[in-house]
Amino acid sequence: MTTLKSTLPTARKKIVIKLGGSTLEGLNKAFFSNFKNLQQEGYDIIITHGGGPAINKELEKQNVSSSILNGIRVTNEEAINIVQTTLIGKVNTALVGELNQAGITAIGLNGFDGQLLQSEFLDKETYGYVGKVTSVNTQLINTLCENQIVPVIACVGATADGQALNINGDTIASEVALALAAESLLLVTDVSGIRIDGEYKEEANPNLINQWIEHGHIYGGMIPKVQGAIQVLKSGIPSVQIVNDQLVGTVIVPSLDETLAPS
Ligand SMILES: Nc1ncnc2c1ncn2[C@@H]1O[C@H](COP(=O)(O)OP(=O)(O)O)[C@@H](O)[C@H]1O
Ligand SMILES: CC(=O)N[C@@H](CCC(=O)OP(=O)(O)O)C(=O)O
Repeated sequence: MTTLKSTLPTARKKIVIKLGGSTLEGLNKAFFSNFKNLQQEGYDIIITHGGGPAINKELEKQNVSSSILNGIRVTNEEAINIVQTTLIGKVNTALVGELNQAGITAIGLNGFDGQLLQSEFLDKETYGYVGKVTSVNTQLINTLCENQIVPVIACVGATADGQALNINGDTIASEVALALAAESLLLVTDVSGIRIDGEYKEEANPNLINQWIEHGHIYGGMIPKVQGAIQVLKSGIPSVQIVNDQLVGTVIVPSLDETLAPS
């Protein structure tokens, strides 16, 4: 007998996977087969990516200077044009091409497409053309996922009047995971998680992470990763990990006092 419950569509669980620019050149079919396995296990996959090294190369080629502050690139008017064309025109298309070749139906997107990542300036005086996400078009992502198409999202936001803004890839990944209420966020990078005093940590929590940032043990590009991870974890997304391309790394878990805190 068919019950009402069994005829209702059940939303598939979603995993947001961020591929750091530092990893992109080394990824291969064996790595992408992880995605196929997850899909076969019933998960929807949403990919977001960075492209820091490719941006650096292009800025250098064109003699445009930029600096990094708290892991965020201070982006002037010349730099935002280079960021936009590099991430969307080069990095995103190359990644989508590789995924399609690996047998994963993927489509490239950025903040402009279907108003996917509506954004505002983060702090124009300090960071220039850097954005913060104000809304994510989850309907667009869900529609693609329902049709077994993997969205591959470049970290470029768009303001209401059509200005492109540079947004750190880790921040975009966290915002997308939050908006979708994803099951899991995986930040894939070039190190096996958080390393403190020469030792990779299998587990970390927000209290420890804040101390490590304060003491300078976590710096640069690791800062937006852990900050995004903490935000995602606090909103109740059960699994957040910072891993290498073998998917080995650090699991971020709630701090003890948060686990004990009355809800
Ligand atoms: N405590 C830490 N543990 C591991 N890596 C760290 C730490 N603090 C800073 N990092 C740096 O963060 C880098 C990863 O960030 P980033 O270069 O932005 O990578 P991605 O391109 O994957 O986002 C590492 O290669 C390392 O140099
Ligand atoms: C604002 C900001 O910092 N934007 C980043 C976007 C690319 C990125 O995040 O690349 P990774 O994932 O390789 O670090 C940048 O300009 O480098």
